[in-house]
Amino acid sequence: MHTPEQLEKELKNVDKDLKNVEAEISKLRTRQRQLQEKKKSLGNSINKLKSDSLASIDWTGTNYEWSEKVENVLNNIFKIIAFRPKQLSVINSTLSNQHTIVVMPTGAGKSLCYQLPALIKPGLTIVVSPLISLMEDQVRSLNKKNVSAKYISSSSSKDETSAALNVLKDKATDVKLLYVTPERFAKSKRFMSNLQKCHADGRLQRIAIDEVHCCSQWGHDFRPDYKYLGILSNMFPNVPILGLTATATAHVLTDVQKILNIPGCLVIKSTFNRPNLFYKILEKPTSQDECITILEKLLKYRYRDETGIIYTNSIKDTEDITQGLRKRGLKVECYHANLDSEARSKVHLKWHDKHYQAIVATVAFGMGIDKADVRFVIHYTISKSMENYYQESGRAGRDGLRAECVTLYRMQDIFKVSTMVFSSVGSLDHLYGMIKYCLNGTYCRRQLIAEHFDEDWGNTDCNKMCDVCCQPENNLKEINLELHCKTISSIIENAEKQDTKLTAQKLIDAWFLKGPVPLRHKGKEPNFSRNIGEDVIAYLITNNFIIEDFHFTAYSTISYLKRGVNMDVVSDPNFSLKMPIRKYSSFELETPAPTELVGIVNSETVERKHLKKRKSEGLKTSKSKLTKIIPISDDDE
Ligand SMILES: Nc1ncnc2c1ncn2[C@@H]1O[C@H](COP(=O)(O)OP(=O)(O)OP(=O)(O)O)[C@@H](O)[C@H]1O
Repeated sequence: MHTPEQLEKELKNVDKDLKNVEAEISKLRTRQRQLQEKKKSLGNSINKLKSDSLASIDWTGTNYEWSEKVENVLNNIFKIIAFRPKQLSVINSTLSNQHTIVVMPTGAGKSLCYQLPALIKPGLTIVVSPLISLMEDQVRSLNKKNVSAKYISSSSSKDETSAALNVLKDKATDVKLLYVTPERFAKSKRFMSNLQKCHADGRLQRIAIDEVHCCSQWGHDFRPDYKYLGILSNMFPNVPILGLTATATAHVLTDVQKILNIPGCLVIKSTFNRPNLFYKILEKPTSQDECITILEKLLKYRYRDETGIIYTNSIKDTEDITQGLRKRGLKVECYHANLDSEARSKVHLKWHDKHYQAIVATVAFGMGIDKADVRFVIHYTISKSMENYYQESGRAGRDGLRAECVTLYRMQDIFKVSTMVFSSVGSLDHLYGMIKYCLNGTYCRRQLIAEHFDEDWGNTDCNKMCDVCCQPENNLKEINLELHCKTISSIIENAEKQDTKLTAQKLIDAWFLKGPVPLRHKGKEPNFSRNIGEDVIAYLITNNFIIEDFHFTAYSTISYLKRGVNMDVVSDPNFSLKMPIRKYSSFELETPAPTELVGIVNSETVERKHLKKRKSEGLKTSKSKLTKIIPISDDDE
């Protein structure tokens, strides 16, 4: 028999052993985590090397067995005389049965990359597309070219769906492209079994996946149904997958390859530089009326007789701005998710035919806009990320002619957007990327966009086509923020002591010695304007000196400001922080926008003159007749 003391002693020893085991487990866990990370990183490196090795092959050859036919179909069916950058590479790679991801900016001509190969070999190309209107447009336009194509969508009738599904089984069909939405793969057993039949008959030629970034949660437009597409590469191993997107961040591209089960596949990326787009930030006034005056001047004078889009972030704003502009005699119409699809198509069509000068829209007006001569895209409210901004502004100037992308910015709009998006992962970082672009007055805007897309464009790629690059001289001024940071930090701490929450407005009031006396800071007012003060607050938010803290009320969400982690370093004697003051070249609201593209690909300028002449002669400028290539970039090929 043991005494209680002996058992106590033994228990202590067991406890000690357990602690040692736990320490060992913890060590092993750490080691496991490190090995897992290393495994992931090695896997990524292997895939990157595979991708790089495939990308180093020259895919632009014209000696493939299909090359002659490709040229023929391009000229005679698509009525195009030459490829745009990277199109031929994509066509050759997919016809060589390579799984390929294509990254091209909006309007660069991705559709041709799967439409043309579909006509080269026997069999059927499946095109996965997220938007019914996009499928309808493409099928209509292919049918006009005498190319047999069909689509299956939730709005198709039973007979139409049956006829389209039969295409998969019918060996004698002349249909070359079948468009489907991604949920078809997830939800229709009949579709999947017919697709397997098509494959078994050796007729499944290729699967093209448009807007392929929708697979990834890291992308800006995640759609759960896209995840089902991961089964395709295993189910149809010898069928090339061709994913297409305008989203180029490395993270999203790796994720997409993983989800589609094609890691290390060929990635063909064309440059994202849109040399014909002029980028501009405009100071946004505080009152809606003043903002509408700016829009009025732009539409009446700068963009007289031209068509464009005005983006904002709420349905109410689209309606208010539309009303405001109409009262001032402008022909505009609003577009948002609350309109039924018939009303939306009507607005779209009337705008397309220039009955409306501008559509005032939320982002519901997005994918599927195929109007080449959009001369301006105005952001009345900032986009929720650079990615979104690039897509939205990129709807301008798809014809290669000069077009302008103007963003109205003021600090208050940060909170309009942040309170809408804050609950989704990473959304604030994305938004702050957009704010940094708006606060920038130092770097070429193209360089900022290039960095976002992991590209490197030289300074000369801008050709003074942004408000920063066309400043006459570089008279950069900076503000030292060390003392201001301390003041702002103490205002926030003081408010916390008084149990008061500070919105950005209240914080600026207290800093500029306005508002309730107990919140005001005790020193002097800053020796710069309130507008610059707003920039400072935005700058501190985007650099983690201040963080947003969201609170719900019955009707809305409010963003209050708190000290961020970086505020802890402000008491360090070596702390230094400078903010450049932004100042842009003048931008005439009441003078017509320039039309010439100085220093950019001459053929485009010629094209513009040609178009102007056609217009003045009263000729209709039909897009299908524009067979001359209008380069999106001066890339290779
Ligand atoms: N090589 C070419 N030469 C002239 N026009 C072309 C060429 N390739 C495509 N196009 C035209 O360019 C326009 C835009 O092409 P497309 O709709 O395929 O762009 P996209 O890259 O799919 O854009 P989005 O991302 O907005 O869908 C279309 O009108 C198309 O006919």
